[in-house]
Amino acid sequence: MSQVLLSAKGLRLAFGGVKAADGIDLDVRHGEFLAIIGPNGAGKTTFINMTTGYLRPQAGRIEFDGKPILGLSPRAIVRRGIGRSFQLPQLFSEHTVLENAALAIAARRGIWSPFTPLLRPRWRDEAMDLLDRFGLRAVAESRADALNEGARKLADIAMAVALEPSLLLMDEPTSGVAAAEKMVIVETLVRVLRSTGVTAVFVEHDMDVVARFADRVAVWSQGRIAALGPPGEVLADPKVRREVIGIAANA
Ligand SMILES: Nc1ncnc2c1ncn2[C@@H]1O[C@H](COP(=O)(O)OP(=O)(O)OP(=O)(O)O)[C@@H](O)[C@H]1O
Repeated sequence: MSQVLLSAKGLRLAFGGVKAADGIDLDVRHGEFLAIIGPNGAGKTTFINMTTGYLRPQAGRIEFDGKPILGLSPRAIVRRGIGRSFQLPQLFSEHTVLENAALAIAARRGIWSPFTPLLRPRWRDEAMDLLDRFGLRAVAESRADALNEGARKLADIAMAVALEPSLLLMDEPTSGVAAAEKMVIVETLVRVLRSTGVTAVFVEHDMDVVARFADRVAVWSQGRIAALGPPGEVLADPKVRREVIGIAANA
């Protein structure tokens, strides 16, 4: 549990005068669920973008499973075992959820081409099994663009899980999801990820979700980590409550 899976040291990245990363040091431990909180513009997504190869820091290093990953393409990083879901789900909207899942499974094996039928029986079974784990069987035949926001978020994360990552980075998995639906979505998500032993880092603005599901919380502020620790401690810190939770609650 305490072994380090992802290690970021001294990450720096400025966009003009804006320091989106101003010396980020963070170790993510095997098997943990680490929440990232912080006000808008604090650099949370920038951290995810640097870790997944979408942005290159101007200084620092990132090691995954003991090996450097900076400079690798997003694709190569996925192959190393780091998955990602985005603030806006990246499903193929005109395809069914089942087809999306089959495509993700085929992509993992590197055997898909535009001429391959998407729903070979074996992929179909595997895709259905994946959707089942996420409670999405009932919407398997629905077009991705017909899903409600909660199901769309879950389906998007299911596609990332199809690639069998050992670390999954999720940017606001509950944003846009109706409050009543939120806990059910996160419970499902956490159950699937825990059962497969996936380590998770997720950006979250809902402090109830953070308090209930995170093992540790990292507080981002102006490109730095202002606090890091168990949710009970971090969320009770008066400075965090005033400067982060107050702002995040209104965001
Ligand atoms: N590609 C980019 N080009 C220019 N500026 C950028 C770029 N990406 C991020 N920024 C700036 O860097 C800062 C950090 O942005 P980032 O998206 O990482 O913040 P965040 O904490 O994820 O915010 P939010 O909660 O709103 O998603 C912001 O001021 C943002 O405008």
